[in-house]
Amino acid sequence: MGVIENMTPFMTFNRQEWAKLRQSYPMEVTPEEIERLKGVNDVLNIDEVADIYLPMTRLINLHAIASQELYRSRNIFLQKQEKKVPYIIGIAGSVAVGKSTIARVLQTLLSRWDTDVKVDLVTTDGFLYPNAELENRGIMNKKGFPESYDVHSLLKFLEELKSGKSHVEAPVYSHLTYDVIHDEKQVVTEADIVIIEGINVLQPPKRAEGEYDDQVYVSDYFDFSIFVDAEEVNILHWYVERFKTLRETAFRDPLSYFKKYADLNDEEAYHMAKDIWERINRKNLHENILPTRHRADLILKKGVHHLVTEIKMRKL
Ligand SMILES: Nc1ncnc2c1ncn2[C@@H]1O[C@H](COP(=O)(O)OP(=O)(O)O)[C@@H](O)[C@H]1O
Ligand SMILES: CC(C)(COP(=O)(O)O)[C@@H](O)C(=O)NCCC(=O)O
Repeated sequence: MGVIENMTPFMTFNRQEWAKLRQSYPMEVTPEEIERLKGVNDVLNIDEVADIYLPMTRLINLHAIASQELYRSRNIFLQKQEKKVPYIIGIAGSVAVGKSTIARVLQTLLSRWDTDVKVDLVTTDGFLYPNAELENRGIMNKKGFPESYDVHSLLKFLEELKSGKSHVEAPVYSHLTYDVIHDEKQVVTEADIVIIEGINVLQPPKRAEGEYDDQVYVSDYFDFSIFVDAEEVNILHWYVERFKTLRETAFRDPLSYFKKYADLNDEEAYHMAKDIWERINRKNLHENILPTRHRADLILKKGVHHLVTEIKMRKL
């Protein structure tokens, strides 16, 4: 292989190499953290949290400290008054790859490195167009595709956060009603860290053919970004399993958009989930999500049982 073929902006760690980094700092998961993490996902493997996610949050914490220092020095140089501006972490990856679980684990663990750290979590689902608008545009079967998001509002939200505005509002999505909740907002105030989780967070802006790319990317506002990666066969399995669990829980709610699926048997549920996966989420994964993987600062690859098999980290 020639020099160019060998070039990569990433360092690669297998899980053993990564877990060893835990020895650099005394890192144990406390019983209180285990309790809080059980609230995130009661099947989470606590050894996995200790081996993989603790070192990862320490690394992000070091990065955040350095970036605050840089922010301070830059403000002194520019003779600007310092404002409280959050450190922003983006988490991307396929539908059902485990983004929201990882986001909530990071939210819990990032608070441990300093006292009084406020970590807020915002998902980009809230920035989807409401179903009525998707219907209007004829793209109800494209939910999650780039054109289904109000990217302008998402960029405005990030701009407000990074400008140090003390009260910033994000729209909220309900997985129960499968729609944006029109009269509910999530307020982000005085956060030290904001995690932005969603399939679209590393995507480039839409542009007309031949147009020069001088637009703002969502990721321009990120201080650190993570792509959660896995083989499609595993993601499909997790998607189907989540669908089956929801059939026994959320789909039974009369408000559920999917209540018609509550009485499907296992086989019918499998075929229904697989059909939605293939028509919508699989297509989106290949066309719009996987191509953004190499824009991340860190690529976390998971294998069976959600265990991390490899971590790629951008060389500085
Ligand atoms: N680390 C993990 N351990 C066990 N189960 C997990 C883990 N991460 C995700 N899951 C399960 O996989 C499914 C998809 O995860 P979720 O976080 O909802 O994905 P996403 O936010 O990417 O759509 C859910 O059923 C979730 O409970
Ligand atoms: C709203 C979503 C695009 C968001 O995905 P997430 O960020 O939760 O992984 C997705 O859950 C979705 O609804 N996809 C459309 C097809 C489906 O119902 O799975």
